[in-house]
Amino acid sequence: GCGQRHRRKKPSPAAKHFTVVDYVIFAVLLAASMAIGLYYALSGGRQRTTQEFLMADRSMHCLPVSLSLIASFQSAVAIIGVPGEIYTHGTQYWFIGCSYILGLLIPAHVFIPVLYRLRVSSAYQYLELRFSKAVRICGTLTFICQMVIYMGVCVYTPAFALNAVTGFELWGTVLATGLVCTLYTTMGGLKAVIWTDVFQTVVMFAGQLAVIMVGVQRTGGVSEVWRKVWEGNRISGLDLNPDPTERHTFWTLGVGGIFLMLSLYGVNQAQVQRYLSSRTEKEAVRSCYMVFPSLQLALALSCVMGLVMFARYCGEDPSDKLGTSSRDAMVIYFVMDMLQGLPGLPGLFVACLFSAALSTISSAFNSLATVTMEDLIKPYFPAMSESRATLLSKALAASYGLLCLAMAYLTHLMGDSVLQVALKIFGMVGGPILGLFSLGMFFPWANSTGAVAGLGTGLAVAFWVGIGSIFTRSSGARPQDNSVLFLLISQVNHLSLFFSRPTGLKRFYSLSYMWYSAFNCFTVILIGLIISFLTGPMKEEDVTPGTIYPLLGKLLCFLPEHLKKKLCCLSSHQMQPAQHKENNGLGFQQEDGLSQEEAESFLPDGHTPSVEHETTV
Ligand SMILES: CC(C)(CO)[C@@H](O)C(=O)NCCC(=O)O
Ligand code: NA
Repeated sequence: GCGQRHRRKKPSPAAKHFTVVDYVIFAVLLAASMAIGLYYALSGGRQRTTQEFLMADRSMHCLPVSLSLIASFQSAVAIIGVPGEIYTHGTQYWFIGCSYILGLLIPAHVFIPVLYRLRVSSAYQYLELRFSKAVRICGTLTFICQMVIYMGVCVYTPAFALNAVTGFELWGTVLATGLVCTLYTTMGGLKAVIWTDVFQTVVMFAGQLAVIMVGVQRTGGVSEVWRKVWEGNRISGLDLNPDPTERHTFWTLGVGGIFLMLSLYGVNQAQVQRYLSSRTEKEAVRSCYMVFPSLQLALALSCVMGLVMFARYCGEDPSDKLGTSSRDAMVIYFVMDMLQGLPGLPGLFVACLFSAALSTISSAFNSLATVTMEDLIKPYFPAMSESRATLLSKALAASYGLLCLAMAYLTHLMGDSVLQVALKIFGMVGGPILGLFSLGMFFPWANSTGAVAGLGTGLAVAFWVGIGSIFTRSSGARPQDNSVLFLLISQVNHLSLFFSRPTGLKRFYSLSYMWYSAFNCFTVILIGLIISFLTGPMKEEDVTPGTIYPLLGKLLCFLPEHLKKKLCCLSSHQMQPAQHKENNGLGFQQEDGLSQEEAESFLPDGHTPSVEHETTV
């Protein structure tokens, strides 16, 4: 059972784990990625227009798009970080899977329709259509910060973990990842990024599956693994503790997680760009639906890996083995330990880590090049020739590659669990961006002053709490008991604790990081609305058609018509889709219109499309 401790000598260097086959497998991954990049550099339109380089000619099918969507934010951080989390704190984190339902349905039916129908190239173009140029630039700059910091974590994680246990040269690995990725992204554009994502996602799943199968076999089978994790209290029951400072509960993961998912899958340029590269809107929605099973699979694989790891080491502290207290390094140690003596498998797992990292970094490069081009350069140099713009986009993708190497060094200096660092970044910077888009889409009264003030306040509060939390110790894991009686008693217990805990700033700082997205999103909306009402709310007729999602109308669709009209301050003017506009004001032609049926589905019940025709034509 868990009594005996596995003491092992210091891990041997890479040479011992790695056979020729392993190096070959790893080299094949890099070579195949480069080959895909080269293929798209030389085929099709040969990447000579920004439409092809950044939008994949808007011709993609849903299957590659969906695999690419899950690859964007599933990096080595999740592959290493989630097993480490499960090993230390139990399976509570798995409940984040509940948030995927609404976290994908809302993007599919709210954000995709609005953004796809406006035919934008960058998600931030929406902000100019809805508010003003200033808001667009603020949004773009915020996004650039988010992705650059996140990329640093992504490049650093696999390099750090491999270095800790196999002796792979740390900065050499960082440099190789960054360079390979920069090369194929720059050569092949979004098509190469999406198709390498598909290939890399498959490698990622294969690597995780291999570790789990070998691990289960070597720890004595499924029932033995189950017995050990059960005895070790690692199977967590549903924790319904309402305390928002509790790190992981059903509420922080299942509800807070929805906002995290919305900020990633709803408004993040990396994902929006994939929706927009789909050949039709239906295809984009379908790809979003197809993310659900793959994301659940990815989550399940990494959670099960954590459980198998627990069954192997029974909660031992890794520091006595590794000379580092990092759980992340321990996951790699476990994998190399499991796969020892099985030529090819260590190589497959390293390929899995790098696939996960490369697919994320390439999405980040391409989306960063896109927003810099579309939002910061093109509007000010309208006369730039297409070939020059494409060349510049490539130069941008390459220079972001170099910048991300610098950011990897910053992550090196931070030293928290990488999963928590990544999710904190999503919450602190992605949350306010989600708030900005929500303010625009759901609140027709919000004006541009309110939006800028809201975003500024949101970011300030986010960093205040985020940085404050570093200095406040968060509560660790507590033992789990799954009986109903225990659950009831603990609920009462939690509530009394909730009201007797220290209040003020310290409580504020210890807000669970899983609430960051939601909290920061609401700060932006609240401040945005207050400032908008103070400075004069936007008039209905000034709002660009198609930029508002008739949320109130949709939510109140069960009410009788006259009541709805009273409650819902929207006129039909704001609820129309943008399909009749010839030009969205930014030089992008509206290509194909929507069918009557699609247009009607976008309107709240009771608003006949004939009204829309009168106001638009
Ligand atoms: C984005 C989620 C939360 C979706 O489950 C997951 O992929 C995750 O935890 N990602 C961590 C960041 C990363 O893997 O780079
Ligand atoms: Na990835």
